[in-house]
Amino acid sequence: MSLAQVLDLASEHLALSLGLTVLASLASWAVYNAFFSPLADVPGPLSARLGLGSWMSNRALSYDMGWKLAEQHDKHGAAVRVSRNMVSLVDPSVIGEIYRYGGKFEKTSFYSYFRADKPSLMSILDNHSHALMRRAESPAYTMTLLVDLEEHVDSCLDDLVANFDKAIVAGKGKGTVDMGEMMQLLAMDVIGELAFGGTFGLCKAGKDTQGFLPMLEAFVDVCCLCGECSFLYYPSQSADSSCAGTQPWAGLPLIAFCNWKVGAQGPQALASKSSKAVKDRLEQIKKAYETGDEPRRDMLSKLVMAKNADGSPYSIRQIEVAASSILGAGSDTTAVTMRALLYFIVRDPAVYAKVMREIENAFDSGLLSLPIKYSDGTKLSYFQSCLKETLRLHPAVPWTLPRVVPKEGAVLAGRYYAPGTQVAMSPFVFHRRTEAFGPDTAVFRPERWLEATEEEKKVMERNLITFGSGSRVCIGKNISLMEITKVLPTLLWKYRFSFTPRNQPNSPHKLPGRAVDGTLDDKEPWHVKSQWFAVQHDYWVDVEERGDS
Ligand code: HEM
Repeated sequence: MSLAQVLDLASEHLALSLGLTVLASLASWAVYNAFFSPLADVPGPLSARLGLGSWMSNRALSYDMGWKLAEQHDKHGAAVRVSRNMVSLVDPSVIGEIYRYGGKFEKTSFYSYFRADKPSLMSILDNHSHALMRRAESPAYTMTLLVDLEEHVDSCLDDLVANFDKAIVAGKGKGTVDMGEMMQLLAMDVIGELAFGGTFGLCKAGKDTQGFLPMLEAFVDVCCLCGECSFLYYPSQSADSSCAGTQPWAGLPLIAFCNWKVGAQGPQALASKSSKAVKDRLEQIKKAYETGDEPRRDMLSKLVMAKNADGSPYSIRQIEVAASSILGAGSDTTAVTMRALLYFIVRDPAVYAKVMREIENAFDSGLLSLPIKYSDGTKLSYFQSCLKETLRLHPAVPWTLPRVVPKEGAVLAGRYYAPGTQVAMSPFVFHRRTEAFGPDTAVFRPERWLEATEEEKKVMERNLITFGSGSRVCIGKNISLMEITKVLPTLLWKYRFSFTPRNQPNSPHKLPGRAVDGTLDDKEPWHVKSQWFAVQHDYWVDVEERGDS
C-alpha cells in the first residue's frame, strides 16, 4: 500500500476515529466516576455520579436549587453527591466541623467568580488572607457604628413610604404596589447611604433609575453558572484564581453576558458612583482635619481608614471593591428577607393579628415611637420570633455554601472524605430537616422560638445557618437585622396589607404563583426563583392606610 493510500484511508476514518475516541474517553470518565471515584458510594442524581457536572449547572439555569436539592436528600438521606467532587450534607454535627472559626476548610473556587479585579471579603478563598482582610474591614461593621447607621435607614424609609402614600391616593384609598421592587429599592438605597456616601435615589424616584436590579441578577446568574460549569471550573482551582483577575478568558463570557442582558448602564453607574463617593469622602476627611468638623459616620468612613496587614492604607480601588461587595452581599439578601417576613405575617390572619397587637401595645405604652429605634424593636418578642422563623423557612441564600476538605482529609458524619473533596450545606434544605428543627419543620410557627428552653434555643440558634456559620459568617448580619427591625414594624403600623388577588380583571401578576418550596399554587402572591438567592418576583400587595398610626 502506498503512502497516499494510507493517508486516504486515515482521512476517511478520521472523523470516525475521533468520534470513537471521544466516546471511549467519556465512557471511561463516567465508569471511573460511578464505580472507582472516592465518592462512588455516595448516592445522588445520575449525572453527578457519572461526573458530568451538569446537575448543579441545571439548578443555576432552572432557578430550582432549594426544592430539587431537598428532593435529593429526601430520596437519598443525609449525604448527596451533587457533582463529580461535591457532596451536600445535612447532618447538624458537621456545621462545626466545616465552618468553624480557625478551621482548615477553605471556600471553593466557586466563590472566585464573585470577585472583581481585587478580592473581597466574600470572594477571597484562603483563610489566612481572609482573616487579615476581615480584621481590616471589621470597623465598618461594629455594633457601636450601628446606632449611627440608623438615621440613614430612617431617611430611606421616609422616601419609601411616600411611594405607598402615592399609590393609596392613586387607588382612591387602596393602592397596589410591587412589594418585590419596593423592598429592593429600599435595600439598595440603604446600602447607598451606608457604603457609597448617599442614597442612590431609587425610593425617591419609585423605580430602579440606574439599572442596578437586572445588573445584579445577571451577575449572580453568571457567577452560579461559571462557578458550577466544569469546563470553566477545573482550570481555576488555585486559591488566587479569578474570572476577571488571573483568568481573563473566563471573565469574558461573564462580561459579555452582563452587557448583553442589561447593557452597561448598571455597572457604569455603580463604578462612577463608587469612585466619586470614595474621592468625596477622602476630601471630606481632609477638610475635617483642617476645620475640626466631624466627617459623616457610616461604613464608608470606616473603609477609607482601613489598612492592609503591612500598615499601608487601602487603595481607592480596594475601598471601591469593598463597597461594591457590600452592595452585592447586602441588598438582595435583606430585600428577600423583608419580603418573606411580610408574606409570612400577612398570610396567616392569626399571626398578623398577634403581631399587630404587640406593635399597638408597644406604641400605646410608649415603648415604640416613630422613627422606630432598633433597640426598641428588638423588644417586640413575637415580631422577633417571626423574623427568626422567616430566616429559617426562607433563607435568602439557599445555594450550598461549599468548602474544600483540607489536606489532612476529614471525617464528617461518620464518613471519611479525601483532601480536595468539596463539601457543602444548603441553609434552605438543612432548615427543613427534622434532625435540625424537629417534626414540624415545614410549618411557619414563630412560637417554636418562644417556647424553647434555653438549651433548645441554643441548639436551634446553632442550626440556623441563614447567615452562614463560623469564620466566614455574614459580617453584615446585624446591619440587616437592624434595618428589618426598623422597617417592617413601621410599615405594619402605618398600613394594612393584603395580597393582590391573582384571579381578577386587571391583575398585575404575570407569572404563576410559586412558593419557596417550589409548589405551584395560584394562591401564592409571588413567584420564587431559587438559585444563589431565593428571590421573589411578581409580588403584588394591596395597601391601605391604617388610620391610627
Ligand atoms: C438577611 C440578610 C443577609 C443574609 C441572609 C446574608 C447571608 C450571608 C451568608 C450566607 C454569608 C456566608 C456565605 C458563605 O459562607 O458562603 C454571608 C457573608 C457575607 N455577607 Fe451577608 N447576608 C445578609 C446581609 C448582609 C449585609 C446587610 C451585608 C453588608 C452590609 C452583608 C455582607 C456580607 C459579607 C461582606 C460577607 C462575607 C463575609 C466573610 O466571608 O467574611 N450581608 N452573608
